[in-house]
This record gives sequence, structure tokens and C-alpha cells, in this order.
Amino acid sequence: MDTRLLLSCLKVKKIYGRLPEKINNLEQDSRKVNTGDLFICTPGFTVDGHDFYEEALSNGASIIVSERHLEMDLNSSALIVVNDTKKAMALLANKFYDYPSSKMTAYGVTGTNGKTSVTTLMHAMLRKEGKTAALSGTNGIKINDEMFPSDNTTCDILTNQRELKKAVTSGVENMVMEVSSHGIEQGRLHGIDFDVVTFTNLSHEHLDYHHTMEKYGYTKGLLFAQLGNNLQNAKIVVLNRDDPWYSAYKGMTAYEVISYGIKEDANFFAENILYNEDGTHYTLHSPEGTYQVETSLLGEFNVYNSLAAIASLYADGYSVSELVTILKTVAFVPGRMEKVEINAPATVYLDYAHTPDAIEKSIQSVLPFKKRKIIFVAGTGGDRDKGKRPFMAEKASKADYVILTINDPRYEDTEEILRAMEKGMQHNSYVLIADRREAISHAIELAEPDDIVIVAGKGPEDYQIIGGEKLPHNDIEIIKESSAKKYAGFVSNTD
Ligand SMILES: CC(=O)N[C@H]1[C@@H](OP(=O)(O)OP(=O)(O)OC[C@H]2O[C@@H](n3ccc(=O)[nH]c3=O)[C@H](O)[C@@H]2O)O[C@H](CO)[C@@H](O)[C@@H]1O[C@H](C)C(=O)N[C@@H](C)C(=O)N[C@H](CCC(=O)O)C(=O)O
Repeated sequence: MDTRLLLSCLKVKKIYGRLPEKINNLEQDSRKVNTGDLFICTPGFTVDGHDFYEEALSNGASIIVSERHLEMDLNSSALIVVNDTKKAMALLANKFYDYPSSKMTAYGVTGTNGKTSVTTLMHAMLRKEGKTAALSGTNGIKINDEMFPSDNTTCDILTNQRELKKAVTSGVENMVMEVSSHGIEQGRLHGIDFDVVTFTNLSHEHLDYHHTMEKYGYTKGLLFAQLGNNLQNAKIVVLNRDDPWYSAYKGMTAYEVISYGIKEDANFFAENILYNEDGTHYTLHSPEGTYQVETSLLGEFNVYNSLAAIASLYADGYSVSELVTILKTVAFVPGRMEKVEINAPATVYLDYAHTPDAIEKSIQSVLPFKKRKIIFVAGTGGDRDKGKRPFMAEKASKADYVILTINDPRYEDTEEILRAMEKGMQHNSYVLIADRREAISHAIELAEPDDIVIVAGKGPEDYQIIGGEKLPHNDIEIIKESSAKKYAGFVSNTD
């Protein structure tokens, strides 16, 4: 791209050296820089990108964007000094990739729990409507039906803009993005021109990062408030009417609000809810009339998730009756109360729940059809929000038997993690097993006919982080292997 055109979006303090005519690429990681790239030095949580400008230069960077003066050979490269490199990166990325989000219908979904379910549902429903759609979130980036891995739930600004550009270039007209509070706080969303943003719920999570619920809630709210930065086209905010943050978020946005819920009067209101093993049925009152909704998704939290997905797509003009019909055909959201197909007299679900609230909802969702015991595998992560641990165990205590284990130990002492969780246990039917594989096998080993096992914590993730290493790990495979071992020779009555 022409350098002067690119830089026209920036307010620079000073330019040193001679600018090249063209820039090949933007990069924030010195290790990935190639000849002719512009390298932006950003201060991080672990290291400062300014410490790597020499590596970027030796890899061929022709421009360094920095917050301070740097010693470098200004005959072969240029230095641009700005006040805030993170903000500069957002401006440069949008300009370089030509504002891709403004060329598509962009949906953003935020909240503590339910982001992956709502975005996955919306993406699946858009695809079933025959639309082109990208999905970005915890499970990676999906362009139409092709999946690509990604490092964060909400990618960094450069990755976001690059992937959006890729989607636009391949003709994609819609994108659905999971928006994390880290993403909002770190400016990973700057310049993304959302058309509809949706809030699921807010509960205890990430307090290692945000410190208080007030700060966490306020950060989430910025997504609704910052929509006001771009007043060019109509935008809609979709809010959970039953969440205590509803009024605050309604007040923070300048845009029209559509509400959904099952308790307080809402634009999309569900009643007569029936839960059973094969799914959920409810009556939906909507601005377009009343409909009977049938979904194979389990539990009250999925009533909220399905309402959020329907309301968000309605906000962009889809007909409620069509959405209700399409919802019936969406089988499940991977790793979210997903029934694992095994040849066994017990039922096993895989779930991503790793917050107190999500664990409570996960157990609640099977209570209506509980016949015998509920065995719950509860896992938490090392080096992450430590305050939530006892509360997770407290909620897990609603199950008859609990196995406390670890999702990703990272660098933390596993005994310490388990002991912290254990403090919240409300009964004595539990065991601590640090090794996740062993914990899952133990749950399956204990399960008797008609028991329900819920393996929670990692959902469909295919790795485990131990120390600094990302090792292969798959809960579903372990469930299947353990069940095959325990129930070898079992013949189902329905076969
Ligand atoms: C604490 C945190 O959020 N860190 C995020 C942050 O990293 P950072 O700013 O600390 O980066 P850093 O490693 O210190 O490096 C600073 C700069 O030096 C550069 N560098 C570094 C090393 C080098 O050799 N050369 C070099 O140029 C880096 O490219 C970077 O530009 O910015 C990076 C790019 O956006 C993120 O990938 C990274 O997420 C880390 C991996 C992470 O684990 N984040 C979690 C907490 C997170 O964001 N989670 C949410 C999900 C929450 C939910 O479940 O709801 C998410 O959206 O994923």
C-alpha cells in the first residue's frame, strides 16, 4: 500500500528518516516481520514491543512506529513517533485493510457466559438461511464452513482486520464475533463497525484482570457505548432484560434497544417453557407475533441463548417465523451441554462451564429429567481468576458427586488450585484429582445406569496447557475411551 495514503489516517508527532513509497504489511510481532513491513511497537503485559525493534529491522522492517525516539539507521528505514501505538495500530489496520467490517453486516456478542453458544447459533442460522457468514470466537475463525485456528476469543486488532478483509475478499457478507472484556479493554475492536451488538449476561469471571465486578461490567458496557463513535448507519443493541446490568447498558447506548428474557417483560419473551432430555420447548412472544419454539438445546440458559440469537438476527431484518423454523434444525453447539454419543446406560454431557454461574446452569439444565445421580467434573484454570474457585465448587455441590480437577494448570501448583476449590464444597461426596484424564475416567467408572455425567471446563478444546506447553488433550476422546472400557459388551435396549 502507498505509504503516504496509509499514514493519512495517523496523527504523528514526528517522522525521522526517509519513508519508503510502499508498505508490504503491518506487523506487531518482530519475529513475523518480512522485508518492507511496518512494525508497530506496543507495550504488553509480559514484554514491551519497543524492545524488539532491532529484530524487526534486521528482519527487513522499513518503518518502525514507536512511542519514543529509537536509535536506528535512518538511511535504510524510517521511524514514526506517535503518542499511543495501540491506538495507532487500530487506525493503521483499518486503513490498510480498507475498513472491511463496514462492507458486511457485523454482529458482536458479549457477556460472561453464552457468547460461543449465541454466536455459533447465529452463524449456523445464517448459513441455513443460505447466507455467507464468518464466525470468530473461542473455537477459532470460521469462514463459511471452513475453520481456522486463532489464539484468543477476540483476536488482536491486526488479526481481526486481516481476517475480516479475507472474509470480504471471499464474498462473505455477514460476520458474527465473540467479544471478550479483554478484547474491549485492550482495544482489539477499535474500528469494527458493528451493526448489532448483543449482551448475554454478567457474572463472576476474570476478576484477576478487572479486579471488581463494577469494572468488569463497565468494560463490557463500552461495547454498547462505543457504537456511538460511528453514527453513519443504524445500529441496534440487544440486551438481556433479566440481567441486573440491563438498565445500565440501556442507559449507556445511544441506539435502539431490543430486549429478551423470561422473567421481566421483554420484546422477545419466552413462557410455558418445557425442559426434557431431548431439548426445550417454549412459547415465544415477539414483535411479529407468537410462535412455538422447539430446540434440541438443553436448559434455561439455552432459552436465553436462543432468544438472544433470534432477537439479534431479527434486529437485522430476518423474519421471526423463519428464524424459529431454522432453529429447530440446529442440532447442538459443540461442547455446550453436548450429549456425547457412547454405548452406555448412563448419559454423558460435555460442557464448557468454568464459572460459578455456568456450572449452576449446567446442573440445572439436567434436573428436570434426572433419574438417579448427577456426577459432575468441575475444572478450573491455573494462573487465572483465583477468587472464583470456591464459588465454582459451591455451585458444583448441587450435583450428587463432584470431581474437582484442572482445565489448564499452566504454571500454578495443582494441589493449591484444588485446595482453593475444595473450600467451597457443600457436601462430602467429592474427590480431588489433578490429572484431568484421570478425573474424567473416574467419573465414567463411577457412573451407574440412569446416572448423568457432566464433564465441564474445557468443552471442545483440543489442548491442555501445562507449564508453558500446549499439549494435545480432548475430553470427548477420553469420555469415549473410558466408556468403551467400562461398558465393553453393553447392549442398549433400544438397539
Ligand atoms: C493478558 C493478555 O490479555 N494478553 C494479550 C496481549 O498480550 P500482551 O500485550 O501481553 O503481549 P506481550 O506478549 O507482552 O507482547 C507485547 C508486544 O511485543 C511483541 N513481541 C513480543 C515478543 C517478541 O519476541 N517480539 C515482539 O515483537 C508482541 O507481538 C506484542 O505486540 O495481547 C495479545 C495480542 O492481542 C494477546 O494474544 C494476549 O492474550 C493472552 C495470550 C491471553 O491469554 N489473554 C487472555 C487473558 C484473553 O485475552 N482472554 C480472552 C477470553 C476471555 C473469555 O473467555 O471471555 C480472549 O479474548 O481471548
